[in-house]
Amino acid sequence: MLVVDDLDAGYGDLQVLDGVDLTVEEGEYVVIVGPNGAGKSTVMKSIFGLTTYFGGRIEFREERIDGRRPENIITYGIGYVPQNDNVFSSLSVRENLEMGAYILDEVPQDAMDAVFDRFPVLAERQDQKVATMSGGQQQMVAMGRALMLDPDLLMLDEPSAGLAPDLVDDIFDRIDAINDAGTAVLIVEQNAKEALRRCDRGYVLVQGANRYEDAGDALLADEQVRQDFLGG
Ligand SMILES: Nc1ncnc2c1ncn2[C@@H]1O[C@H](COP(=O)(O)OP(=O)(O)OP(=O)(O)O)[C@@H](O)[C@H]1O
Repeated sequence: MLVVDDLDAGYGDLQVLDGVDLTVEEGEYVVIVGPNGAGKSTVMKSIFGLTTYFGGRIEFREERIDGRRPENIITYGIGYVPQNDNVFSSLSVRENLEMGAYILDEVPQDAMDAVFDRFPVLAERQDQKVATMSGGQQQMVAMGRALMLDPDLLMLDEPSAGLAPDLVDDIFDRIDAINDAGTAVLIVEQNAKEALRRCDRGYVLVQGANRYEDAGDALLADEQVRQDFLGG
């Protein structure tokens, strides 16, 4: 579905990624882990057209998407939830969800209903300003907004960041449910063990390059990966 091949990318003149390879199959759940500053978010931003592209290839369903702009990339069925600034905090829940469908002439009510079914608390609080909601609820708004166009691939950058431990499990369960319903998922996570436990396949990225790639279980079982990247 998604093929990232030998990608070099960064910001302005600064090259951060050096020959990154990554694939996501239809319906797959793929995780990128690695130390701070490894370039994990940069991979995701590059797929979404938000970095400077130096070379390589990004294809979605065999069509080149590198060099395209985000508003074009969402039309391919790719949703993206950045780590920060991922909601319009002065707007209500409903308005945030409507923003998720801004490229359409009309807000799709069926998509809105599907988001409310998936996150009932958002239905209950649809008129509430997002700024007044908890971190976990704001993350649901951000995910709901990205689901408004019913993407085939949902990219989430550190969805569990800053959440209390019981909410971390809840967010991971919700991601599982989205994936179980057929949406391919690509996530970047600091909570590496939990993400690797839940995913199909994972990548360990270090200094802008692939270091390891394997099934989530296999990475968790790899002694070197455990020692170097998973805290033993
Ligand atoms: N907007 C930007 N402009 C310039 N440099 C940036 C920008 N965003 C990130 N970088 C640099 O790119 C490198 C990779 O950053 P990135 O955020 O992709 O890493 P990461 O693996 O996601 O890290 P973390 O786990 O800390 O979020 C870092 O050296 C960072 O300082």
